[in-house]
Amino acid sequence: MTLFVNNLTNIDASIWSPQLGLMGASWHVDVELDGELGEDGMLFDFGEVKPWIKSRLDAGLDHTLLVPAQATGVKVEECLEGLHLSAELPYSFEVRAPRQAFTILPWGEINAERLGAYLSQELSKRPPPRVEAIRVRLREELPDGAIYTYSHGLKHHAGNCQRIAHGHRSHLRIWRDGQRDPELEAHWSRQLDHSYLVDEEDAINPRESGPLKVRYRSAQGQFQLRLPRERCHILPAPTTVEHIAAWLARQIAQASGAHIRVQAFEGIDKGALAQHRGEPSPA
Ligand SMILES: Nc1nc2c(c(=O)[nH]1)N=C([C@H](O)[C@H](O)COP(=O)(O)OP(=O)(O)OP(=O)(O)O)CN2
Repeated sequence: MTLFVNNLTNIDASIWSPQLGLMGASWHVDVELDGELGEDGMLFDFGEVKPWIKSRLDAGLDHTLLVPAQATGVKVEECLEGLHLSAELPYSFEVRAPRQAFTILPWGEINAERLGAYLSQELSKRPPPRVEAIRVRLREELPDGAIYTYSHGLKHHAGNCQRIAHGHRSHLRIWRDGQRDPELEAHWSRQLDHSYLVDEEDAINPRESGPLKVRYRSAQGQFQLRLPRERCHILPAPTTVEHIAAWLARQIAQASGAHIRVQAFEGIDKGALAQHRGEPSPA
């Protein structure tokens, strides 16, 4: 018998891509379980499947930086903080962070299909009673307008969002003077795509030229990251989705002189709304 649960949970992570650099990612998680029915007529109670799978994903690759250890130019070493990742292609990049902030994979590149197979194998190693095999599929949310990916870390977050390079794939909706504006959405999604968002308080050298260095200490340990400045947007506050929405609404309103409302998503199906009224340009 096979049991399925679609959209069981979501995974949010960042990927190091030898082609595109640091990318945020969000996936729906669908699962199938094979096995024998028990006396209760069930393979595995739906009420138990969800927490069983979710707790393992949360303790695994969710909110980590996924690293293809066999990609050209990628080096992973132990360091005082935990692990030191450095990469040279497509740009020079470095992260030092506690080991739990990374998922190191013995591959040349990472994609959703491979990750699904990897998770299926990991979860099937110690399955619950009567379950013989578990299959996991990671699925991107279908686009409904403009989408961008970003990475960040929230040092004040009590959970895994404190990790310096986890990310999201998110919709962005913008209203200009009460009307949806797909051109503004496309423009700002392009500006933000594959970016790193940083709280200016965590940037070591915000006003210098050259790569941006970011450092903070949080409950899980010491985090440090370096990447090209042109890949970064520096916000005057922690990069929560509330602050991202407010920062975007203010910038777009100031540039356009219009009343701007922004709906910023953090991954799938959740986010924040903010609005700002721009000053009309003098006649
Ligand atoms: N009000 C806010 N809460 C949280 C924010 C935020 O910006 N505003 N941000 C985060 C983290 O960045 C995190 O990446 C969000 O992850 P999420 O998948 O929501 O994690 P959860 O454990 O909360 O949810 P799941 O049920 O595991 O999907 C956290 N909170």
